[in-house]
Formats: sequence, structure tokens, C-alpha cells
Amino acid sequence: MEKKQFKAESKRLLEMMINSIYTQKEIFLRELISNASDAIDKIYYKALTDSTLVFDKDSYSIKVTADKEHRTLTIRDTGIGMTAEELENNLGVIAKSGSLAFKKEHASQDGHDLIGQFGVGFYSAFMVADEVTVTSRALGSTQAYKWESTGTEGYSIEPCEKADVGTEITLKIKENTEDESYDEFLEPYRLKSIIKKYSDFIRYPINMDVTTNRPKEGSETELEPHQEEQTINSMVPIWRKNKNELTAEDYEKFYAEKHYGFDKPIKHLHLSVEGAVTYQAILFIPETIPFDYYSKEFEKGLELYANGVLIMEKCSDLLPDHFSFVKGMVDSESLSLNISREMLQHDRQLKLIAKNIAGKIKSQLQSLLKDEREKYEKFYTSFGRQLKYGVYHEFGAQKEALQDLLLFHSSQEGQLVTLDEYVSRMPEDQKYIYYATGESIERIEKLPQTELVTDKGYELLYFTDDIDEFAIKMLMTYKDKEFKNVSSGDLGIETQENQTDQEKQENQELFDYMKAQLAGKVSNVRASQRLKKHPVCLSTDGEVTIEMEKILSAMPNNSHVKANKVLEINPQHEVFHSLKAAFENDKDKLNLYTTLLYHQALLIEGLPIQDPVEFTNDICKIMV
Ligand SMILES: Nc1ncnc2c1ncn2[C@@H]1O[C@H](COP(=O)(O)OP(=O)(O)OP(=O)(O)O)[C@@H](O)[C@H]1O
Repeated sequence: MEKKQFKAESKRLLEMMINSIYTQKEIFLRELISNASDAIDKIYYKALTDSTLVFDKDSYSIKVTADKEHRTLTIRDTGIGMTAEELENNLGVIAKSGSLAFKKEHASQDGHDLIGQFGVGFYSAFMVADEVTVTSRALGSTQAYKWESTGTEGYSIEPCEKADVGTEITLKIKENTEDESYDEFLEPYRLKSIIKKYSDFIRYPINMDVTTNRPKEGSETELEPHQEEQTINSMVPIWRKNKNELTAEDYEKFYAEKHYGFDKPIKHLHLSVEGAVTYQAILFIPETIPFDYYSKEFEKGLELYANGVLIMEKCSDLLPDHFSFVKGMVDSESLSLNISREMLQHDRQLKLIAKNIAGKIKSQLQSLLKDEREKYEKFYTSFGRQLKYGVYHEFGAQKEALQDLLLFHSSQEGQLVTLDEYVSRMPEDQKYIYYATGESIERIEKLPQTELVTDKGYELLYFTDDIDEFAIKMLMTYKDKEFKNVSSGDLGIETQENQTDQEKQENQELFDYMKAQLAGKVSNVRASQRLKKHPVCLSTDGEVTIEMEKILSAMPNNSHVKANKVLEINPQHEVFHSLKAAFENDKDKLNLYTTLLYHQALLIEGLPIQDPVEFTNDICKIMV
């Protein structure tokens, strides 16, 4: 059976091309400059195999000129140019990329790689221009040709004069409409910023005539306008430079120029990776926290370049959430771009890069923690919370990777400690990693529940962040040691029993009475094993602690999760004797004491008292 070729309605296709591929008009300049750079690169490639050609990098450049009066924008290059046939084939056939064909013919030998591959970028010029004129003279030819088009209406090609080899593309910029302004594409400052944004690392100079003011000759005060040619782009990307030639200041300058932050980064990472995936990256760990970091407005991500051309300003897929504080860029030749170069076609390479980067950031943080503790603590003060979120996130999928980066305040030396440091100095008889929760260190230090643990000389971790306990619950153990909240359950510490069975029985009756009195408020009343000096505290049975209840009930989707509260009474305290006496002789008094002790325990925990007036009246009652 005869196979037929698809036909395309070229006018419609071009219209779609011009209006549907790109989301931002400004990228037309990126596309035309990339083409110009490719055209110069082609001479370079040819020279590699053609001994009659000498490639002197300094004699090649790209020039962008805006003429407001005539509403034209010209992009001129000293590249390889196009013959009439090439103009016909490359600019007259949609989706035909001369650059891709060239690349296949001259396989890259030293990392120079052409940018063009889809054969559509050129047409983006029609997003901002009514008419495009291309004048080109091919290398080795004396005859030049002019290609002209108003877009969907077709094009014409005719011979013309051109003094030098290369291509000049002139756009007749559209008139403003009610919704769109095109004037910006004739403004030098705007053009400069587009060039800086997308094409800063094009290898050849991109020049513009810039008007500046200079002192008038013979006058010290008067200025006169003066036009000079300026190179707009930085050309050599810092990430392609040799690490050994760069100083800390170079990286700091790059950080500031790229507006990654106003601070000085704590650390930078310069990566040049080759293998399953090839990429270069410069990553920074900032010192100070962006004002919107812990808000919904904050957008994580790294700048993504393909072959030195900016593709995405914030590629979020490159960073896991727990490292969302990292700033920087990635440049890779191995990305499959989609046709608009605004997205990636499929993200296998990107996933590989992201995984690789996450590993590098982790090791960087580890070595910072090991070798530059002070800096790490500074970093941790700003971003530690994010690491703890990382431990908790996705049911602890990253907990193994992140647990050694965590720091907590501790009862020892008042310093931040790692879990490893804690465990390595645990006395042999210590069963658990103890922690206490509260809104501040000062408050935790005063918690009665900590008495027994600190009395034993055991170190205590202080959890002051909302996320702390949730993250630890996700970890469950560290080096086979379980975590234990000092306010919950059995602390696993042997205490001296000096009560007879009969005393225990009598006490139990008292506690049962008190429990009935506090029905619905606490699930139990019992003699405390954790109190030394204080008469009373609240503890919990089960997984949910009081701190967790507080946090969960403050959330917008209040889950009504309640902690199983237990009122613990210190049997060694004098108050206990008063309770016993009241139990024997005066139940009204016992009722009053029970309510008072319960309210005291709530206050110690930072929990609200339902009826503060009743509480103060109760205090008055015992005073009179
Ligand atoms: N300034 C130029 N000098 C020489 N050839 C050019 C120039 N501009 C475009 N061309 C030729 O026209 C072809 C089509 O350009 P176009 O920008 O549409 O696609 P591309 O650059 O190949 O691919 P992409 O769509 O990925 O940018 C190029 O491949 C190149 O052969």
C-alpha cells in the first residue's frame, strides 16, 4: 500500500507557533541571540577541521541596536551566515533546524555545544514584530541575500549587498495595542535586562550602544551625552571556571549579582559532575533566613540553565523541601528541553541531578557540622526547623538521611547537641533519650516533670519548636535508643519504694476519689515517680502528649485530638499529707484541694484554666 506523507496547513501552523509556544514575549531576544551565538560557534567548529580557517574568538561578536524613531530592533552577528538555499531551508521550513543538522555533522569535541535544536525559535520574533528582515552573507560567499516576511503571509528572498560575512536580523516592532505595550523592546535598559537575564553566559560579547554622560571638554561641571559600545553579558559563566582560580569573594559577588540574597552565604558548593548525568552547579547555603521563608509565599528552586542559556528561574524539582533554603543554579547539557525551552520534556535527567544535588548538600552540611560548628549552628538557627520538617515529612521517608543533621538544646552546658553526641555520653544505666517540651528553654527548665531525670544526672533535650516532638515521634529511635518525654508514661528510672502495701491501698482510695472528682478532665490520678520537690504535675498516657495536643488544637483544621492526661501527686510532699488528712476528715476541703492542684498543674503546663475567677476564689477560700 502506498504510504502518504502528512501535509500541514503551514499558515495555521506558524500562527500556532508564534502565539502558543511561549508564555513570555521577551524570550524572542534569547532565541535570536542564541541563533547568533550558534552561527559563530559553527565557524569555530568548521575551523577545527578546516586548516584554511582561523578562529580568533575576539573577532566575533553580536550587536543589538534599537532605533526608537523607526521602531526597529536589529540583532547582528559575525557568524557563519546563510546562503540563499539555507535561508530557504532554515527560515522557510518550520521545525527545520540547520543547527541540529550541523551538530550531527560536527559532533561536539570540547564541550562547545550548539543551542538550537527544534527549528522554531526564530519565529518567536513575530510575537513582537510585524515584519522581520534577515540579511545574510554566508562564509566563503561574496553574494548576500535578504529574507523578508510579515509572518503568516509568507516570505521572499532576493539578492542584496552586505559588506561582511554574517547575519543581520531587523525586527519592525509592533505598535502598542490596548492590552500590550511593545515599546519596552526598544528601550535600551529593558533590552539590557533581558540579555542579562537569559543570555548573560553566551560565549561571545553581546554589545549595545549605550548613551552615558561624560564631562564636557573644558568644563568641570557640565556633562554631555556620549555614545559608547558596551558589552552587556558576562560571557564566561563562573561555574565553568576552574574552582582553584576562584576566591570566596568571587562567589559572594556572584551571589549578590544574582540577587540570591542580601546576606553573605555561609557556604558555597561548586559542582562539576560528569557521568550518568553531566551538570555544573553553584549552590549556596545562606546565612540569614528570607523574610517569607516559613510562609506560603516562599518559592523554593534553583535557576536552571541549558548550555548557559537560562531556562527556568526557579526550578523547584531540583531541590527537596528539606533543603529549600539552598540558592543557586544548575547548568546542564543533558536536559531534554521542550520546544519552548520553558519546561523539560521528561524529567529523568532532572531527577538524577536533583538526587545528586541533595546528596552533595547533605555532605556539605555534615562537614560544616563537623568542621565549622559555629557556622553550622548559625545556619541551624535559621533553617533547622526545615530539616526537622524534613524528618517528619512523608512519614519519615528522609529521616535516616537527616537525623544526624539535627541539633537540640540540652540541659548539659546549655548548648546545642546532636543526637549522636547525646547518645555517646549516655551513662550505661540510662535507658532512654529524655526530652521535655515547652515554649522556651527557661520554661522547660522549671518544669517539675524534669526533676527525677535531672536529679539522676541524665541529660535532657529541650524541645521548643512546634515540630520537634512530631519529628522525634517519626524517628522513634536513634541508635536503638528510644525517645522519652519526661511528662509521659514510665520514665524507666528505678525509684526507692518506701511504702507498705497497706499505705498503697489507702493512697489508691484517695486517688480514686480525686479521679472521680476530676471526671472528664483527667483519665487518672496517681502517685508520681518523677517529682522530687514539687507537689503536682500533669503527665500523659499514650502517644499524644500535652504539647502535641496544644499544637494540633491550634491548627486551622483542629483535629480535636486530646492527650490522655494524668494528675500526678508527689507522695513525698507535705501537700500529700494535707490531702490524706482531708480525705479522712473533710471531703469539702479535699474537693477544694483537688480542684486547686489540678488548676496548678494546668498552669505549670501552660494550659488555660477554664474559669480563672473560680480559681482565684478557691485560693481565697484557703486563705481565710
Ligand atoms: N543568525 C543566524 N545565523 C545563521 N543561521 C541562522 C541564524 N538564525 C537562524 N539560523 C538558522 O536557522 C535555523 C532555524 O532557526 P530557529 O531559531 O528557528 O531554530 P533553531 O535555533 O535551530 O532551534 P530552536 O528552535 O531550538 O531554537 C537554525 O537552525 C540555523 O540553521
